[in-house]
Amino acid sequence: MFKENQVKLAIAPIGWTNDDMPDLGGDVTFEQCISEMALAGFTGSEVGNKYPRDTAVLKKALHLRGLEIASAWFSAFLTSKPFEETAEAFMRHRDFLHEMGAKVIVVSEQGNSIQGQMSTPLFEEKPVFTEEEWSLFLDGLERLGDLAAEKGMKVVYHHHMGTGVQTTEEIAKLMEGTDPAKVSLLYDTGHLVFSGEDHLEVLTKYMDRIHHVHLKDVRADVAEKVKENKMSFLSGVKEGVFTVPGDGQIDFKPVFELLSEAGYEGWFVVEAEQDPAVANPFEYAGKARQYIREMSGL
Ligand SMILES: O=C1C[C@@H](O)[C@H](O)[C@@H](O)C1=O
Ligand SMILES: [Co+2]
Repeated sequence: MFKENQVKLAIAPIGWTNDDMPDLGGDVTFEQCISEMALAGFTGSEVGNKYPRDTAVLKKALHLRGLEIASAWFSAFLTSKPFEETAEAFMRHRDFLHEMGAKVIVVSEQGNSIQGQMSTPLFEEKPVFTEEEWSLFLDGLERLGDLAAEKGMKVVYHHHMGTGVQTTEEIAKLMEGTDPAKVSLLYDTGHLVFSGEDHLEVLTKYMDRIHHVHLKDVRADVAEKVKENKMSFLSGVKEGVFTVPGDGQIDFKPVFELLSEAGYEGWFVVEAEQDPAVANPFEYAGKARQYIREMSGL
């Protein structure tokens, strides 16, 4: 299905230690995490809060295990803080990733986001940007795209539950309101399905703009429980709403087929945050690796 060297496979450290809830996997070391990623058959990783920030130290630890850095999350506050504050932090993050050899920078707008709040109901209280916020957001994002381009990198925007860019309509507004040369899209299967969107429609429509992929599966019964009981994003994660590809409701075969037919090049990052005390991250990394092999030949 995929040609040789078309796609590289990474896994995010969030299954081992969750940066959104550091008590999940707080006891797991950086070395255990990256060793298990490599043992499970992955060649890349995103960056977690236990990763050394000294690029020489990080490169050595990764190189020993045959791993590269695919990207790392950046929280922007374009709708709630002066642009310069976001730009300054963004440039530090960009330079770190550039030094690590990454080509894309994952950006998410966190102004008014409820994703980090433990008891705010996810579906009822998700933020909706005002027109003024949309304008600050779209303009600021393009300016971050210009800063990324200075280093030959791309901004890949992460649509996300509990933020102002979650639904199909919001993704459309983002895509229509930004220059494709400056702003690309990160495609995260788990967030789209959890939100109730048609993930294949979004994939088909914005294929040309998708330059990074997060592979996340959803447990349908837990997603239903989150909605019914007006739970927060973080309680949903603790409850097990997300899991690795092949362990939930999503059929990844058409996802892989569409990406392969379109000639997608870049990283696939397995990202399945759940409680590591319940779902052993090494075991689940292995399950994901096997499922991806079976479904895509990768
Ligand atoms: O890419 C991601 C990074 C996490 O911090 C986030 O909450 C998770 O759900 C995600 O998709
Ligand atoms: Co993601």
